[in-house]
Amino acid sequence: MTPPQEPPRLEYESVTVDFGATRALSEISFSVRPGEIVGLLGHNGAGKSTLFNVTSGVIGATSGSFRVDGVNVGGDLSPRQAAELGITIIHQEPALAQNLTVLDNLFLARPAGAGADRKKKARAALEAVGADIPLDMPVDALGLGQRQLVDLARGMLAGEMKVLLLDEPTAALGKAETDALHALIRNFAERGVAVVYVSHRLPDIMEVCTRIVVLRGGELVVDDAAAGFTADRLARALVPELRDAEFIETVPGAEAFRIDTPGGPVTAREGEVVGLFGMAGGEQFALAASLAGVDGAAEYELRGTRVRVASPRQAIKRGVFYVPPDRDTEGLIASETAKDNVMLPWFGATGGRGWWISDQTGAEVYRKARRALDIRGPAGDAEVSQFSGGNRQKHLLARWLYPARPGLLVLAQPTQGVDVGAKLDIVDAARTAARDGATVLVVSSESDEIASMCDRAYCLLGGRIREVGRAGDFNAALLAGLLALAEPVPESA
Ligand SMILES: Nc1ncnc2c1ncn2[C@@H]1O[C@H](COP(=O)(O)OP(=O)(O)OP(=O)(O)O)[C@@H](O)[C@H]1O
Repeated sequence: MTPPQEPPRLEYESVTVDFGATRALSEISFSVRPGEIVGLLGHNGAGKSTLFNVTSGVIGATSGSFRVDGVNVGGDLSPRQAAELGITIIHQEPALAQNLTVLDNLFLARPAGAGADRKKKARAALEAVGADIPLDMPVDALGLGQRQLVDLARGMLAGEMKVLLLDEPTAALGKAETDALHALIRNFAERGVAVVYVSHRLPDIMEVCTRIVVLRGGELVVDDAAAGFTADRLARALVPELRDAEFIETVPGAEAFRIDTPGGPVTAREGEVVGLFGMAGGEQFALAASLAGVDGAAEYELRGTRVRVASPRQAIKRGVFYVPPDRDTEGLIASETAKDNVMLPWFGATGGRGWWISDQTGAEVYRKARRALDIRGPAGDAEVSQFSGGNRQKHLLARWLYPARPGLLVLAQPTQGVDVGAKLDIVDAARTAARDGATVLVVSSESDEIASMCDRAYCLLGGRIREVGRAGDFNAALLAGLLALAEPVPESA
C-alpha cells in the first residue's frame, strides 16, 4: 500500500500579479509538500522573483492567495507576518546589517529576550546550520557563505521554519560552499521544510531538486518530477526556441594589452577574447577592477603605449570599459530610465545631453542594444528597476558595448544570473565586439563561462599565473590549471 501523502506545506492558488499593464504572474497554482525541494525555473522576467516577493510579504498579489499548512494567509501580508508564519527567504546577498555583530543581526527586528537566553538561542541556531562563528564577530568580517548561514540561522529564530525560499543562493559561491549549502538544504527538507529553489545554474537545480516548476511569461508551463529531466531537456523546457551555441570566430591582430604581474605577464591581442579564471571572489576580480581604475590603480601597456589608470574616468577616456560583477550596487541607477542607464557615462563624458548624443541617437543606440541582447520588459523610458534581474544585467552590458566602441572591454561574470538563452546572446555580443577589433577580458570563477566565451585564458591563484589554450576540453583544462597552481611551489634545487 502506498503511504498517504502528507498535505502540502505551501499551496498557491491562482496567484496573479500586475504591475500596471504588465502581468508578471498569471493564475499560478502549485503546492509544495514537506520535504520537497522544488526548482523554480524560468527565463529572465518569467516571474520568479515576483512569486518570491509575494510569498515573503514584500508585495501583495493582485488576486489569488496562498496557504501555509492549510491555513489561508491571503495574498497580501507583511514581511514580518511572513517570517512569523515560518517563511524564510535567502538571497544571493544576505540582507544583514554589515556593521553589527552576528548576535545583533540574528535578533534584528525580532523580540530580543534576556541576554543569556538570547545567546543560548543564537548558539543553537548557528549550530543547527553548521556555522562555527563567534557571536561578537562583526558581519562585515565574514565571507559570503558564512553570511548566508547567519541569514539562515536568523530565519530559524523566527520560529519553526516551514517554508524556505532560495533566490540564486549559489551565484557567488565556490564549489565547496555550494556543496555545503546543498547539504544543509537537504537536511532542512528531511526535517519537513518545504523548499523552493530559484537558480539559473541548471546543474545545481539537477543536483538537489526533487521537482521542477517552470514559469514562462508569468504562466506555469511545467510541473514535473526532477528525475525525468536531463540538463538538455531542462534548457529546452526553459527556452523552447533555444538555438545551438555558435562560436563567432575572430581574427586576432597585434598585441593590444600587456600587464606585468608578480606571477608573470598577462597579454591579449586585438580581436581576442581572453579569460582570467580563478576562485570565487578570487584575485582575478581585483586585477580586473584595477585595470579600470576601480578600487586601485594599474599600470599596463595599451596598444603600444604605457598607461597608468587611476580612476574610472581615466579608464573610459582610454577606451577601457568595465562591467562589474555586481550589477545593482556597482552599476545601475535604479531610479533612472532604462535608456538613460545605458547612455549615462556618455552624457557626462561629452559635456551634456543633446550635443554629442541627441535624443535620436540615444534612441537608436538603445534600440540596437535591445535587439542584439534580446532585452525584454517595459519600454526604454521605464525605470530600470522595473526590469527583471537578468534584463537589468543586460542593460549594464549594453552601456559598455553599444554607445561607444570599446578598446579594452573587461567583463566580470557577464553571464551570471541570466537564463540559458540570454547567455548565448551575451557570448555573441562579446565575440562580435572582438571581431570588430576590441580586446575583451572575461573575468570569472566559472570555468563554463570562460570556456563558452574565450579564445585562451589565464588561471590565477595565490599570486601565480598559468596560461591555458583553447584546445580539446577547454573546461577541464581550466580546472586542471587552477588545481596545478594550488600545489606547493617545488623548492629550487
Ligand atoms: N516594480 C516593477 N514594476 C513594473 N514591472 C515590474 C516590476 N518588477 C518586475 N516587473 C516585471 O515583472 C515581470 C517579472 O519579473 P521578475 O523579476 O519576477 O522576473 P524573474 O523571473 O525573477 O527574472 P530574472 O531571472 O531576470 O531575475 C518582468 O516583466 C518585469 O519587467
